[in-house]
Amino acid sequence: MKTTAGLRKMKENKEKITMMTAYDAPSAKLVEQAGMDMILVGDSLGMVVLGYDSTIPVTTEDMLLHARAVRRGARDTFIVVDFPFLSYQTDRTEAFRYAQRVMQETGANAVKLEGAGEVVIQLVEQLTAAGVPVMGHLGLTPQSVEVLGGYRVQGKSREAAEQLLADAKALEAAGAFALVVECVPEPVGALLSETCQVPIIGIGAGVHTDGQVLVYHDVLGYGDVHVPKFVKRYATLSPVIEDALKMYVHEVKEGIFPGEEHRFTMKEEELAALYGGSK
Ligand SMILES: Nc1nc(=O)c2c([nH]1)NC[C@@H]1CN(c3ccc(C(=O)N[C@@H](CCC(=O)O)C(=O)O)cc3)CN21
Ligand SMILES: CC(C)C(=O)C(=O)O
Ligand SMILES: [Mg+2]
Repeated sequence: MKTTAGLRKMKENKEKITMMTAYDAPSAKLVEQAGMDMILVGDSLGMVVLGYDSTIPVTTEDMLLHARAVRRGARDTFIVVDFPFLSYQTDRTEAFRYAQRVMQETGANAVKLEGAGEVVIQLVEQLTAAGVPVMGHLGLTPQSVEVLGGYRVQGKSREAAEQLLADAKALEAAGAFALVVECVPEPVGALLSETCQVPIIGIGAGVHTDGQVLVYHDVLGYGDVHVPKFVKRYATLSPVIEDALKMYVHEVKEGIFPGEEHRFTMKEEELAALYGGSK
């Protein structure tokens, strides 16, 4: 299993870091078997698995339930779990309680939170001091979609890029062991990766970041999700599943399934007795 120090070493050695989301045991197992360096139990869970339009409705209980399943599927992979919407900005005790539950009840290795406001920076410091590895998340922060006015590319102006750089440095100084940088121009992803000591894991941040993260369902073409420009589909599972399910419906309707090989038999004499009614 990777460690935060090991991930830092990978950056120093210019070895790319791979990360992907997973939300349940079988997908986590496949992600682990593929040799992924890290698994993210993302709050994108709400959109790709729970059927919400954004990540905002996702609760701490949702995250914990899925994080436990992911750990059961991937015993040997470094797992990061998102803090859900507004679970860390208002009450430090609540944030600590969630981090405690993630670490103790799910067996995950780290938590991730969005943004770099004063409260977040202070929380990163305090959690890290308490022994909880924290990953930051800058650029497009989906929990702020209502403030940002949509899922837009961030850091496009000099000022916005400088702000991202300042935020990244503040998170690093506060003790974050790595940062996700989402949906920024490639040169901004490159600048952040050059400037920071900690690994920058990009999603829609170009090829020069220290690693990449994508959403499992996007990579596999599974589900009814809008696929952003930065996603590469490595498979198209939805039509495969659709065909299989339609075939099942057809075969049941037509009496083709269950076939001979899927049926159980009983001894002739038992059957005869059953129909004959003799004891
Ligand atoms: N399935 C899925 N994949 C994701 O990557 C993802 C989620 N869900 N949910 C949480 C956030 C939301 N994300 C998103 C969603 C949409 C765009 C998007 O449509 N972006 C436009 C850019 C528009 C512009 O030019 O500013 C795009 O075309 O990529 C980006 C990130 C990333 N995360
Ligand atoms: C898109 C990634 C970085 C994320 O935060 C999530 O999946 O929730
Ligand atoms: Mg997230």
